[in-house]
Amino acid sequence: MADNIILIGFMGSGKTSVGKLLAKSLSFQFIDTDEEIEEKNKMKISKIFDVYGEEYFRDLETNYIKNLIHHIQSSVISTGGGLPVREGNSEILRELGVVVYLKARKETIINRVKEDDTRPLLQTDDLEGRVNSLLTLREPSYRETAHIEIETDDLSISEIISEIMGQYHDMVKKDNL
Ligand SMILES: Nc1ncnc2c1ncn2[C@@H]1O[C@H](COP(=O)(O)OP(=O)(O)OP(=O)(O)O)[C@@H](O)[C@H]1O
Ligand SMILES: O=C(O)C1=C[C@@H](O)[C@@H](O)[C@H](O)C1
Ligand SMILES: [Mg+2]
Repeated sequence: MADNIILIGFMGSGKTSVGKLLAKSLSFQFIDTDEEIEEKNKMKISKIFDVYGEEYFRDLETNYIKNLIHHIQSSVISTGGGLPVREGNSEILRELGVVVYLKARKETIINRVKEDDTRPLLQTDDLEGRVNSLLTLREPSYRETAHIEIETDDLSISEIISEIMGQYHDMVKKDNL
């Protein structure tokens, strides 16, 4: 297994915020799949969904992570919230490195995303219902994909980083990464 750390979890679970600082703490490269896809396609994600639809975006995500295999090391990769759900992506993510699931309760997620209009799947009058149904649908994929799970609701970003680093170093020692 490569020494990369891959952060997965629902929208608003903190993958981007935690990932940026975690990479800095470890002196690793930082990659955010959403930011890379926007950059490569010169289009915001909400626009990609509008113009080409969700399936097209999912193809972009899968192709992007496939191309990382054997090409990156010592990197923190923050993923889009739906990435582990598509069939086959779980295996790709686990091949890329140690996968960490940032878990958050429905209430925590709603608080963090309610003011933000950049997530196309959350543009609805029934935010609670949408988060509830998507979370229930996705939870099994997150759990199957992850090597490590962190309950983030009551932790600050720096506490989450310490927790990840502790568990990551234990795995590295055990597996000789
Ligand atoms: N542990 C935390 N404590 C307090 N605020 C947090 C925490 N984690 C994330 N946040 C805040 O929640 C918001 C969403 O976080 P972030 O964008 O990192 O989520 P994400 O998992 O990358 O979401 P997406 O899947 O949509 O990309 C941000 O405003 C961030 O500052
Ligand atoms: O959970 C999701 O399906 C998404 C999460 C975001 O990170 C983006 O990848 C996009 O808005 C879709
Ligand atoms: Mg993000």
